[in-house]
Amino acid sequence: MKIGVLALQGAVAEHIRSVELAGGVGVSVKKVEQLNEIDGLIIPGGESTTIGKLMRKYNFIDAIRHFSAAGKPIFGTCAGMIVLAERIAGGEEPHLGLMNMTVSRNAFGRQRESFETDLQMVGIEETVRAVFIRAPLIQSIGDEVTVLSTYQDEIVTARQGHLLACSFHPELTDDYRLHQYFVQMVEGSLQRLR
Ligand SMILES: NC(=O)CC[C@H](N)C(=O)O
Repeated sequence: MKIGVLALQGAVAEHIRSVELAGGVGVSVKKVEQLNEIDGLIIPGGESTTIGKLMRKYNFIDAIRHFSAAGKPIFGTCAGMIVLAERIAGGEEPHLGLMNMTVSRNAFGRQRESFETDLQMVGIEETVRAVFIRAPLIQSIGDEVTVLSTYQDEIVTARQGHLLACSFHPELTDDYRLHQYFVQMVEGSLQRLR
């Protein structure tokens, strides 16, 4: 099973490493044609405005929407979560607009630019180590979205069918269980699509 990591900006190598620890094969995706060769896609953290611009420039917007419409799983982390959202607080133009949620950028305050914590996660037995860096949060969700974890009552991980999003950087620790969760989503989708 091949999982692509969108390699326009952000921590690509770290995501590939986590995918491989979780039992998948990780590939760096730089061209839209590569979407045909992968079973799931990770959109990494970085800066969502920049990632959005590069996605437009290299024709990834429609290509990833098609990928999603085919039922193939997508995992957006941090800026990648913002890119997945249907709505961005403050009225900024959405990018992929695939997940029924409103996200708020840089939502944890300046004095807490980055921090680490342990999160309880639905579907994962023990707490998951999470690194937050200028992280967004999920302000509101539609009925089809399930909350998987919260931090101080704010939603920081959610799932909508084949779409997964988290506010933090799961690729920056040795804890690869959220990647494992995604690998299982991809396995499930392969069984359905077979
Ligand atoms: N670590 C990150 O991905 C930060 C996201 C960034 N603050 C944004 O708004 O796009």
